[in-house]
Amino acid sequence: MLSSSRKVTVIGGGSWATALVKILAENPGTKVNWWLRDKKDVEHIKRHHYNPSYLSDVYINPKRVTPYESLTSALKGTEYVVLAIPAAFVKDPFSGISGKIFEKKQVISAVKGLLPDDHLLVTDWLARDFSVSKENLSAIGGPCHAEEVALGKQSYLTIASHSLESAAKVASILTCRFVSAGASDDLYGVEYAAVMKNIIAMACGITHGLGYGDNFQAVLVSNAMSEIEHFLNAVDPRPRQLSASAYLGDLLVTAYSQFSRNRLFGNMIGRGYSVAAAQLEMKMIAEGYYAARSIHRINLRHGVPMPISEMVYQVIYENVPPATAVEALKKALH
Ligand SMILES: NC(=O)c1ccc[n+]([C@@H]2O[C@H](COP(=O)([O-])OP(=O)(O)OC[C@H]3O[C@@H](n4cnc5c(N)ncnc54)[C@H](O)[C@@H]3O)[C@@H](O)[C@H]2O)c1
Ligand SMILES: O=P(O)(O)OC[C@H](O)CO
Repeated sequence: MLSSSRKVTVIGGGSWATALVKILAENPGTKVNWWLRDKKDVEHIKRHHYNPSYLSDVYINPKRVTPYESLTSALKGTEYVVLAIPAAFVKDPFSGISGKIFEKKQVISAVKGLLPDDHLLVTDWLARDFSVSKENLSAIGGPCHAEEVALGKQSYLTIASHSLESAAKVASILTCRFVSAGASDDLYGVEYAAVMKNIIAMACGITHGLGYGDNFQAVLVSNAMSEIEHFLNAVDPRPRQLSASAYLGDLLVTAYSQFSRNRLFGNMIGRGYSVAAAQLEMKMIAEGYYAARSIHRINLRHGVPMPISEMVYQVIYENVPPATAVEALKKALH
């Protein structure tokens, strides 16, 4: 935990943004500027100290957290900026805003998705469109559901950056009495693994919804780990220990947790919902929906055999009935 003071801006009004605000505000030396898209939410938090839309039991300490509806005001004078908006919408708050907005700031992506139009990692987009330097870029990984943060349950995060020093600095602001944050220099590996585990969790949901049991899911998840390994080796080859919690741990929590949006989304598809009906039913965003298409596109360049991710792609984007797609997948598992 840090003792000196610092200012952090959190951008996003969903469950993960709310959980990150709670974590950051645990440290007495941290002042949080919190930007939310919805003006009504900003007003409600100012008046009642709770986010009415997500994790509405989490107390927002007004001595440490100031909600904003103006993005430029929220960014004024801060050293750290955390982006916690689903990848499909992460560009929206910045349209028409100067490319210098992040100058001299550490920019941290809490997003576990790819920009769906560009098939880009969020940190690559920040480098491309805002010229954020490698040392000022990092991403938050690790198995961590916002709902458990809300309950103050012990959790572990991994902060990844091309610069281990920057990762360690960011990890220190995200460490608190119930969160332990470590540092990694495998930025791409941690980001891509976080994107892929969402697709795999959808596969777990689909098969569970179809009536497959724990025996099948264990095989699915084991095979998924090899799929992730082969994909990472193709897009960013380097030594990495995939049993670390930022890779295997995040896959496991998303594949098995009652809180997983991606698993729930897949489960509805497996039970016979159409994609549109499942989206309507969910109040939250399942990143795997967009990621399945982006990973499919990226893999057209690499040709890595990825039968599980491909099964999800076929079901979501090619209208293949889930039972047919899983029947075909069974032959590829071992
Ligand atoms: N929730 C978690 O436990 C968790 C944990 C780790 C990482 N993440 C990642 O954090 C990111 C944010 O996810 P979340 O869980 O906070 O999302 P959420 O589903 O809880 O909230 C949705 C957010 O998207 C915004 N939104 C919805 N539709 C929009 C639109 N049309 N335009 C602009 N914004 C829109 C909402 O305002 C809200 O801020 C995702 O990449 C997710 O994978 C989430
Ligand atoms: O609820 P999910 O499926 O979006 O997963 C949330 C987190 O990424 C788990 O670490």
